[in-house]
Amino acid sequence: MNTEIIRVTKHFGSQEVLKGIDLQIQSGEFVAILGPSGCGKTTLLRLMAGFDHTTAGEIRIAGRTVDGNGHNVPPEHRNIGMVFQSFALWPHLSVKEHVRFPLRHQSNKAALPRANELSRISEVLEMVGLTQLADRMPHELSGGQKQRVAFARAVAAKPSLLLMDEPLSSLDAMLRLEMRREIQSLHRRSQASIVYVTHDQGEALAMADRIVVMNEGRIEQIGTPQDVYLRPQSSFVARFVSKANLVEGSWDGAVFHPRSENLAAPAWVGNEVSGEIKASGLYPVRPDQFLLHRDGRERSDRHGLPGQIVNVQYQGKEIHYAVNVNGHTWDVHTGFTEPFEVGERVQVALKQQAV
Ligand SMILES: Nc1ncnc2c1ncn2[C@@H]1O[C@H](COP(=O)(O)OP(=O)(O)OP(=O)(O)O)[C@@H](O)[C@H]1O
Repeated sequence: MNTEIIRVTKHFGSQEVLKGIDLQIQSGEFVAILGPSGCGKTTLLRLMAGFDHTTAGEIRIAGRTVDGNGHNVPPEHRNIGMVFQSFALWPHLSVKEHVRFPLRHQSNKAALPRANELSRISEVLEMVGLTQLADRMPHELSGGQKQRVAFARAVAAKPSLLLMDEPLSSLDAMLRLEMRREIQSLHRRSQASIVYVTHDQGEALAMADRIVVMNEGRIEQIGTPQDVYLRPQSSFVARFVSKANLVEGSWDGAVFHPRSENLAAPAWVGNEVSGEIKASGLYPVRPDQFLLHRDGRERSDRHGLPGQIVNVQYQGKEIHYAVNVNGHTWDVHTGFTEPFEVGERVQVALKQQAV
């Protein structure tokens, strides 16, 4: 029961918002679509849902063409569930009635016999922990509870595909973390495939089996969270997902020479840096891959590139520094040691990598 997106493009007037998207989503898979505002994430989701139509290409859900090749299957016939940023609950329906609605109105399925309908409602309310609140109205619920009602409504009719568009963005930070766990658990229990749109790399890394990184209507990289975080294929992915600093310099095979006024600056090894990033003379270094040393007066004390601390943020377990190196500001996260101060001169080195 997989979903296939085949060479899909979408134009709004003269603007090409999706530029040839190819993506396969396996049955039961949790795929996050990650990218900055305006890159086309929501448009892609709306095409999958059937709220809008492709300009070219094809979308297949569970082996059936729903868009393209002359087909145009309306949303209610696609066997999908949807959860949006705004919970969009109906003010006049109770929690229980929200869950019952899709059971009665999914026009691609025969209505359930009454006993089965009641048992499915209790099963779903139990799954999202709302059994006790079944008769409450939306205005009697907290933000997290409303979001659970939206999840319950989306999974009630056992969709083969669940589409979620930034479903946590209107919740506060604590609740967002809690709801991440709930979505993971919902995914395990419902066994639906999930396509989850977000611009928050933390959310995508935490929950998805695979991440699709989009930029300006194209897919930049598809891979497991480890793949895209540890082995970004483009400088865009390195910046957007790994929050990497793009250090300028020159490559000699797997050895990188960072541009520096310090002639004694060590070269770095970069076995996993992609060809595309190397070709632009960059080395992506995540903030946690740097070390800071106090600047030694003696040349022999120098371990890395000279820089100056421009900002310090205490974060509990870590300290986040902004360091000016060669006129660029680099982010460096260190464990909690004796802190450096703003204005202090330091040497910035790469952990365990100097050749
Ligand atoms: N109905 C529409 N008519 C014209 N342009 C549109 C329409 N819908 C979206 N766009 C444009 O398409 C581009 C992609 O929009 P989309 O909403 O898919 O981006 P997004 O990645 O989901 O962004 P965000 O994270 O801000 O929601 C934007 O430039 C947007 O202005």
